Amino acid sequence: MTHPGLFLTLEGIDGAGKSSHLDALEALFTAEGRVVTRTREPGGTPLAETLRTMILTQAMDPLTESLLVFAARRDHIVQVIEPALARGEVVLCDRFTDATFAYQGEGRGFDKAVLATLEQWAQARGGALLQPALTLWFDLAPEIAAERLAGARLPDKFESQPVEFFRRVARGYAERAAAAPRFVRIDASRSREQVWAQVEASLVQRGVVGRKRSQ
Ligand SMILES: Nc1ncnc2c1ncn2[C@@H]1O[C@H](COP(=O)(O)OP(=O)(O)OP(=O)(O)O)[C@@H](O)[C@H]1O
Ligand SMILES: Cc1cn([C@H]2C[C@H](O)[C@@H](COP(=O)(O)O)O2)c(=O)[nH]c1=O
Repeated sequence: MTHPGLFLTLEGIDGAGKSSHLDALEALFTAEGRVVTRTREPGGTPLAETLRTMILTQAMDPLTESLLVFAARRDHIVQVIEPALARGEVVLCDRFTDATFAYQGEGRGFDKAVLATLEQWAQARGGALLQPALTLWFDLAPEIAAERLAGARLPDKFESQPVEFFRRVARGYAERAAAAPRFVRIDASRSREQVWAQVEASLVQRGVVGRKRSQ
């Protein structure tokens, strides 16, 4: 049986806990017989991973940062995302354009109209715009995220930002979520098990995976 492709993204501030559920998400779709392409942004292709290293390690002005993020995204879309969707696969992507509006738009205070123009250029798909079908937004207070990240790993350029930066990023996500029905808010303050239960339930509720046997 063939399926239409499904583009699913995970979003949230650094340390919100989204990557902790990627293995289980992949396993959930695989168990349903779906082929999963698991990827991330910035990154997902050799060129985009090179750009990722620059974006995450070098100081730059917000326009330069935005241009590099969208350059990486364009390559990722052309090389990985579009072909996988055309093959009917599930594309499981750790961050996408919502992160740009949250981090560069709200976090850096960069002009969202310019971001929207870059989005049109990078994500044009026929007459429409390539967008995720579903976005799992892991919502967590910046103070808790910072506590979780402390000691977990060496902070990168973004993770080293003050908590006020992440308050703006979180506000950016909340604004995006309020404007797009594809967003599902996950209360990421709960235990890993409780967070996973919300993720699984939301996928069942949206009809992207079958009902759980225990229900
Ligand atoms: N529900 C949870 N409760 C407590 N700690 C958690 C929970 N989920 C994840 N963590 C821990 O919090 C830290 C950040 O988790 P994770 O790497 O999944 O976040 P992330 O959203 O992917 O972050 P980033 O975007 O910065 O990579 C890890 O040390 C992880 O083990
Ligand atoms: C896609 C995207 C990402 N970022 C930032 C957000 C994170 O701090 C890093 C990626 O690190 P992760 O551990 O893989 O989450 O990049 C951004 O600023 N703008 C974007 O568009």
